[in-house]
Amino acid sequence: MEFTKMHGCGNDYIYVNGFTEEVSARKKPELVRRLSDRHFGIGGDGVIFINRSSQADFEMEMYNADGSRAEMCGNGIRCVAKYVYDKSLTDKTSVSVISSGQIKYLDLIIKNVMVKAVKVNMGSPILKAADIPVISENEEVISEMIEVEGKVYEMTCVSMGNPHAVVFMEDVENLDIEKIGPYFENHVRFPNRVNTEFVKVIDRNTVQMRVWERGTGETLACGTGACATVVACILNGLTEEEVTVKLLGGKLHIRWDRRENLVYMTGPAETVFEGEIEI
Ligand SMILES: N[C@H](CCC[C@H](N)C(=O)O)C(=O)O
Repeated sequence: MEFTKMHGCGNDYIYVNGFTEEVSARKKPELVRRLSDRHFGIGGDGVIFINRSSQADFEMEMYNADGSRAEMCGNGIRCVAKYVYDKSLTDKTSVSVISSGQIKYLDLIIKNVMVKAVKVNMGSPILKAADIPVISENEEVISEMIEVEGKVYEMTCVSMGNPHAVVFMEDVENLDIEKIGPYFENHVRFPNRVNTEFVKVIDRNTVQMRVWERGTGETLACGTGACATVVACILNGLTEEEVTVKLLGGKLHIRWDRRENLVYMTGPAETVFEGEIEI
């Protein structure tokens, strides 16, 4: 099987061309676990298959490193756009990509005939998703307390298609995320598990964020997590509508247009290497 290793802000996935590579759905979770392993496989935060779609230009089928599916992936979708353009699967500079039934629209930023960065319309945040039943702006309940391992944290839950718990704190640098992350991920509050963002507000246009991803663990960046974080910051009156999110692997620029109620994410997409692996 041929593959391409790509990343957005260090959030790295293995990309597989579903037009040419055939893998049965039944075998995918096990294959994903094997390929994602950083010692026994290629290594990555998960695997993304790029497929044909009748509703959008392309379909993105995303898997976490543990073989579970995710509905959406912000860093991944930018890399999908780079993949299809750089490999001439399209010559359009605006493309649509569907993932778990949700279509996103992407504008490619091109330099020397290659995609350098991508601006994505990530759609509207969902403040009352089925698995995140708490917040409602109208009812002004935007944050809630959660007890994790005997400590109480303040969090705001936002879905960007996939679920996020945004936890505000002063010291994200020294946080023992390997220890606390799994407790949030598997908390009874989240029957479908959750992605958790630990956030420090630096100023009205800048925040620092670390993430513990559902199904993968700590990653260097999370695009949907950065979007959810900015929505949570704005709802809590902590930032303006345009925010730079500083992550371990780089920066993402997020804007929540309140009038349109749409979240825009702009960030890099990079190819690292390509290869072939026996499956
Ligand atoms: N890293 C991804 C999100 C993966 C989310 C996944 N871990 C989930 O189970 O929802 C991003 O850039 O948006």
